[in-house]
Amino acid sequence: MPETKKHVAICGGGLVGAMMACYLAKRGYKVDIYEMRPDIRLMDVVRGRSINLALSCRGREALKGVGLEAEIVKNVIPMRARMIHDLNGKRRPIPYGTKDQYIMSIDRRNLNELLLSAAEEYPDVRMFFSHKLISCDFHKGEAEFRNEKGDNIRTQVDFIIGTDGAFSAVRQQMMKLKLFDYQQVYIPHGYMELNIPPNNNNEFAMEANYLHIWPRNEFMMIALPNLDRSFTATLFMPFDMFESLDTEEKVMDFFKEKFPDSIELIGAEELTKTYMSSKALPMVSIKCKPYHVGNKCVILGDAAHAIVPFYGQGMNCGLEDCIVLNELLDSYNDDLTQALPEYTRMRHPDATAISDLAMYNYIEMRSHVNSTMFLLRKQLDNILHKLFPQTWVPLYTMVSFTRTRYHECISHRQWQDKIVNRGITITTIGAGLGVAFGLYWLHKSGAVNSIGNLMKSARLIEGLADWLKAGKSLEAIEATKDRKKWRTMIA
Ligand SMILES: Cc1cc2nc3c(=O)[nH]c(=O)nc-3n(C[C@H](O)[C@H](O)[C@H](O)COP(=O)(O)OP(=O)(O)OC[C@H]3O[C@@H](n4cnc5c(N)ncnc54)[C@H](O)[C@@H]3O)c2cc1C
Ligand SMILES: COc1ccc2c(c1)CN(c1nc(C(=O)N(C)c3cc(Cl)c(F)cc3C(=O)O)c(Cl)s1)C2
Repeated sequence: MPETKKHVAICGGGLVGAMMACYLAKRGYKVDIYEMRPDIRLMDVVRGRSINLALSCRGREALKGVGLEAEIVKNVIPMRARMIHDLNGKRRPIPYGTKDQYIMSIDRRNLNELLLSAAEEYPDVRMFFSHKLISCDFHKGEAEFRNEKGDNIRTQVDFIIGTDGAFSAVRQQMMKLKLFDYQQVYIPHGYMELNIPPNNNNEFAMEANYLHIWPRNEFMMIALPNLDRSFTATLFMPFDMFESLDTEEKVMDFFKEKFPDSIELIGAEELTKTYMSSKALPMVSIKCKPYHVGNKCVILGDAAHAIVPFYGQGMNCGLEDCIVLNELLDSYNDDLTQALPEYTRMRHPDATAISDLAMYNYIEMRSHVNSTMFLLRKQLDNILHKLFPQTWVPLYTMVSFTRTRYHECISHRQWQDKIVNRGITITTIGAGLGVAFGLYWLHKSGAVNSIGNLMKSARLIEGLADWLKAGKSLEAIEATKDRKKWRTMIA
């Protein structure tokens, strides 16, 4: 007797919901997608969050898993390097890696539409737009929706999947259950999108295949290219700074001081008009556990782990959630009683890791340490990766160019940090002894006869020590070529 097809209700037809629908339809499930908004494929304008996104390895692998990668990569723009815009207008590229290591700028709406249409191709997929989930009974497998007419629609299914985003209604229902952990943090920064149109020859106004970044410590702007040869720039700033720029003149003065090269790119009039008519949007970091309820419900994507965008991984992580769940359904032969708890056990440490990494990047980028330095350190990473390709894999390379589990990316980086810190410690002690000996010798030889001279010498030596530190840590790494030796060293 052929097993009856499992019937699933997917609440939320965004990027992750539409993707999961493809995976489950491919497995032969009956899939009903309930989406709160109208069908975005029929709408003129779709308001929402970022217009374009950085798609990297994890998201790309998810697309590959349902045969959509080739279709998608026709509609992306490769970004092979960051382009750092200094205050003085100087620009410098920092490559992401080798020539075949690039991330991709993709239009959010285009991706969502393509995923919805791909899901719709499957015979057992039904889509209900303008249906907002209002409640669900996990134990009965029942879900209740309100449609555009205000009617309540109920359905009963084998299990419910919540892919309804950061403010998930499915997660809201889960929060009523005991032993459900939840935390959310709104960061004090907001974001606002600005458009950089094509130039007068209808060409890209800046180098196209780059993720453009204006790092300014407490705030920053980044810009990703679009297929229409425009860029979508996203300004990240504390809300109180956004609010303090409350006249066109203040906006213009601010940009003249902080992002002078962007004024001509955006257009002075467009800049002030857009700024004064837009509101900075919030960014929230949400963690929760478990992601499942028995064998009746599981949440994926932002519904399970909304993260700040400072690693460009939220969507990539959510799409990878689909791969992980699909692989578990394979492993447990579609037995949800085993697959769903295992999904929480496997995925929670990784989602927490990328959430913490993104938050760390946010803090690092805006910290007192010049955010340009934060980005230039990637250059050191690239050099070390060239020298020791198997052993020194930069953190952002593991995150954005491999499917290394997020939590393993962190443990690998901690191992690298130990190496460098150990190298720096040895250098510092050596330099300290050298300085002491040097000063003693200078004193004996009568070369240092006043504090001023002493300070001058100290500053000179400090600079030398810094240089040594950098050099020595490279040397420390050079000296212990392979990992085994490194491991002994830090054991
Ligand atoms: C400024 C910014 C920049 C970003 N940049 C990147 C990037 O470069 N790379 C990257 O990987 N990620 C990025 N992200 C993160 C990315 O946008 C999210 O991680 C991703 O959209 C999550 O997809 P999702 O399907 O889980 O949720 P969503 O995209 O939020 O989709 C949820 C869907 O559920 C629907 N819904 C909500 N409530 C209900 C309900 N009650 N009933 C029915 N339907 C409902 C919504 O209408 C929506 O269609 C960025 C985010 C921001 C804010
Ligand atoms: C549409 O809105 C947004 C908003 C933020 C981002 C993106 C799209 C895409 N983002 C990516 N970040 C990385 C990364 O690994 N790191 C460490 C970086 C982190 C920051 Cl904050 C940064 F500015 C550059 C890099 C960098 O390395 O280029 C990628 Cl790789 S892609 C951030």
